[in-house]
Amino acid sequence: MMETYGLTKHFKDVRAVDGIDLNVAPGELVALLGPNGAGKSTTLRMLTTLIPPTSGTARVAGFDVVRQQREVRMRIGYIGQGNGAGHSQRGRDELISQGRAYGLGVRSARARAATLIESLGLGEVADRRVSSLSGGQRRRLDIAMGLIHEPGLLFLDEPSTGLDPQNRANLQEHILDLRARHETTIVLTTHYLDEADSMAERVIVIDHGRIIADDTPAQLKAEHVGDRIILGFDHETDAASAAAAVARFDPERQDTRLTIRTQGAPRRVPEILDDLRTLGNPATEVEVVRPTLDDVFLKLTGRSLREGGTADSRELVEV
Ligand SMILES: Nc1ncnc2c1ncn2[C@@H]1O[C@H](COP(=O)(O)OP(=O)(O)OP(=O)(O)O)[C@@H](O)[C@H]1O
Repeated sequence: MMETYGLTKHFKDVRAVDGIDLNVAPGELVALLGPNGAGKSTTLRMLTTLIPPTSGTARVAGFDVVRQQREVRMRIGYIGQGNGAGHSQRGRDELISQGRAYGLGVRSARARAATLIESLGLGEVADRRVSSLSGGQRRRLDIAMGLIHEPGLLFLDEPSTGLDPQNRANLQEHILDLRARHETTIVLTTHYLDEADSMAERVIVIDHGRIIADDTPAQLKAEHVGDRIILGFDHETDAASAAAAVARFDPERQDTRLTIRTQGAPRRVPEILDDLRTLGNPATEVEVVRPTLDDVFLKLTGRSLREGGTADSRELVEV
């Protein structure tokens, strides 16, 4: 569906995108995840023919983004960071005009608009002026605009930035639903870790214009970080003898706590607790800490991607 070789964009002395090799197969939902200024939008803008690369090549939907811009544009949808839809028009009319601009006849533009209004849950607001829509509704209208010509490939630049959590969840649901119904290939950028984690089966982590990781969220977490089991004891001496009992897991001890790094922690916990009980050193607390994509980013770059909020998904169990 799309391949790039050494895709690069320099703005004077800024290397915004620095040699990206990327291959996206039909039907994939790929999230480009990275901090502000990582080069995500610039990558998307090159792939959608809005700006030319400084060097390297990209073929999108089978066409070259520099030499065959028109062919690329007819086959993709692009929803940038700003709101594309005008304000004084009604949503439905905006959609129909957009369809006409892509060469659809009046009847097919109307029919296509009606289908998208339904699939994006815009039925109740489509005949209102765009200026009266909420942020989430407007964003969904933007997505409908990007899909009016039935592109096989949709690029979404930070689709949910600026939305409240409820609207964000709602938009994510609509995107997943569209994809399930139309098998659209989707490439989106985000700096929300949870969004990349829950929506995409493939996450590409970008930093300083380069790809630093590319895999499923689960594989990225397992490969780069792994789980931790934290065991709590009443006394330091208990923790010390427990450390000897579970030495095969190579635990780290800090005061009354032991930390075991392992894969598949929830499956290991019963065995470890049994061992400790049998040896007369039962733990009084156990915590399983599963990694997040932020932990992956931190491990790979030494910096955090997080913008407040908790990163760990923890399960605390009294035993
Ligand atoms: N038109 C431009 N002129 C000069 N520098 C630019 C231009 N566009 C982007 N940059 C720079 O290129 C780098 C990458 O920017 P880009 O917008 O691609 O990052 P991003 O990952 O999309 O960030 P964000 O999450 O904030 O949207 C940044 O340092 C940015 O300041």
